[in-house]
Amino acid sequence: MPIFSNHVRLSSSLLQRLKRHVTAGVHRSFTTTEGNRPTIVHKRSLDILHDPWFNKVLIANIEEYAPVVYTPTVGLVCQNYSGLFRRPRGMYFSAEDRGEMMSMVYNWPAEQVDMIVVTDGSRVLGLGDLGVHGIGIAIGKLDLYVAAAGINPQRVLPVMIDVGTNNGKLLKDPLYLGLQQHRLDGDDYVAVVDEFMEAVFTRWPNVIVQFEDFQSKWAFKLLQRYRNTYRMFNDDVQGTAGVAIAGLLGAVRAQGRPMIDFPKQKIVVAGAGSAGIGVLNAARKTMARMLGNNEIAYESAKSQFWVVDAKGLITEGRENIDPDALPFARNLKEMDRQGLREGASLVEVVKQVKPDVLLGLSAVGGLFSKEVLEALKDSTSTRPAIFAMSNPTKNAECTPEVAFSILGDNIIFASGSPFRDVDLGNGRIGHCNQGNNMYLFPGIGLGTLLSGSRVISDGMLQAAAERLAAYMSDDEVIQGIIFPSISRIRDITQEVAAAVIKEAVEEDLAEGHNGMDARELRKLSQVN
Ligand SMILES: NC(=O)C1=CN([C@@H]2O[C@H](COP(=O)(O)OP(=O)(O)OC[C@H]3O[C@@H](n4cnc5c(N)ncnc54)[C@H](O)[C@@H]3O)[C@@H](O)[C@H]2O)C=CC1
Ligand SMILES: CC(=O)C(=O)O
Ligand SMILES: [Mg+2]
Repeated sequence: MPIFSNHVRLSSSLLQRLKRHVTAGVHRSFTTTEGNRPTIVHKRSLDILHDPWFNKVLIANIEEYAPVVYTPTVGLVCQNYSGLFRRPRGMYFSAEDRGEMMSMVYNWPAEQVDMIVVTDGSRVLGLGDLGVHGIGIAIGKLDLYVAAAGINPQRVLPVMIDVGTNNGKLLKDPLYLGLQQHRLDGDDYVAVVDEFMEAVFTRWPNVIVQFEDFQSKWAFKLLQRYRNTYRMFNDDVQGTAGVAIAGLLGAVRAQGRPMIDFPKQKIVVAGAGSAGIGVLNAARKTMARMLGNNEIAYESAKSQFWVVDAKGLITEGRENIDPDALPFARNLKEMDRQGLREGASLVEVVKQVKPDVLLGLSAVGGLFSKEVLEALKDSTSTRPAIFAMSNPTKNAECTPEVAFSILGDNIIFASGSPFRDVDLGNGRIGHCNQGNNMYLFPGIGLGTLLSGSRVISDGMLQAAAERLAAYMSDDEVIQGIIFPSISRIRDITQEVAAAVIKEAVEEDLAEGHNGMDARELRKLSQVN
């Protein structure tokens, strides 16, 4: 497991190798070419994923088109998918396909698949249960795998697991494409996902499966169920956590303090779902490591977090508390001393805690209201940070305009979906960073693929987050730029992938890939 430092040393030969891979990936977008003329593969379901012009345009204009293939536009597409549907893209495994998935998986026309992004559509961005319409998010994420990580577009597979929907509107919609029944739950649900996992790993033993936009209830359970057996990760839980850690460390540096001061930050988190809890767990572990990496450090790190969900501040007095949130429930007596109580509102919490960071993963647009931001003026930080991370745009907890107008220019601002920087007058700019898991998942996938690691360990995820955190220069961070521009996503992805490979090698997990065995990988990751 890496120990946090400002500069993670990566072998330059490993980076060179990755650069070649990422560029080769782009060329592979053109492997269906005859001479210089691209031809389209004649398998309808692969058409768009293969379309060489599509990928070339996306790569060359990533800043312009990422907001189209990804958040926010992908959200709008998913909301209207039945009306926009032209042809299937990806595979649909439904609850009615039980017993058939092993043979179905052989229907996919590509011989090899490297990356699968799978969703059950139960929580698409902050838009709730969109049933099979959620396939759009899997397609969008894989577009980014091709554009950012150079994954061969013929080797990606978007998947929808259709177990029904609890969205009342879709249940009545005559145009709805999925199963018009309430979602399966319990063992029946798990049996469907189990069968899918067994099928894809039987046909493609080296595939990596990214779980995306599963409701919290299942996100954690499925992650625990599969992560030690299969090459998989949950992007909302683990990718988001890494990006948030990088941002939180950037916010510490932006105060002119060393990252090692992170454990002193007071952090209020609004939202205790898959993303919020993922971030809390990772932030607590990061603090604990900085404080000595022992039980006492882990226990004491807990006191830096106040978690507010739909019912207000989470304390040990909460009835039927969600077990995933329990480790962050505040002690009632302690809260009483702070002037807080079970269920206290976000504004009350911000007033009493005076946090350094206010982080939103609530899916509630405008949650950081004028009143909440006014309360943040009393923050004890020299430069408070606001992370309005919910997607898509309309779900952002606040806009940068509102944040800068209320709190002035001495803040750090990041949002999940892209916003423009804010002109603060007199040549001053309020930087709006995009804090989105897109800065990590392509590198996690690429690093795992090339290392040949059989699982994706905590150490590999931590290495990815640390690399992203160290990516920004001191100058940039002091200006309030804590995440890179999306135009640098290919470079970041290479660096993140290199860090993931190095960690996999160090943990003895790397088994090599495509003719490069573990010994050669080890040599490559050590040579400078
Ligand atoms: N920027 C990024 O990279 C990422 C952003 N997200 C975004 O995070 C949001 C949440 O995702 P999940 O955790 O999976 O959803 P979720 O539905 O599992 O959790 C939402 C949480 O927000 C809480 N909440 C609802 N109303 C609230 C209120 N008024 N005040 C405080 N908390 C409230 C709920 O109680 C719940 O704990 C979504 O909008 C999603 O798009 C998720 C992953 C990555
Ligand atoms: C970015 C992302 O994964 C989400 O909003 O769910
Ligand atoms: Mg997601």
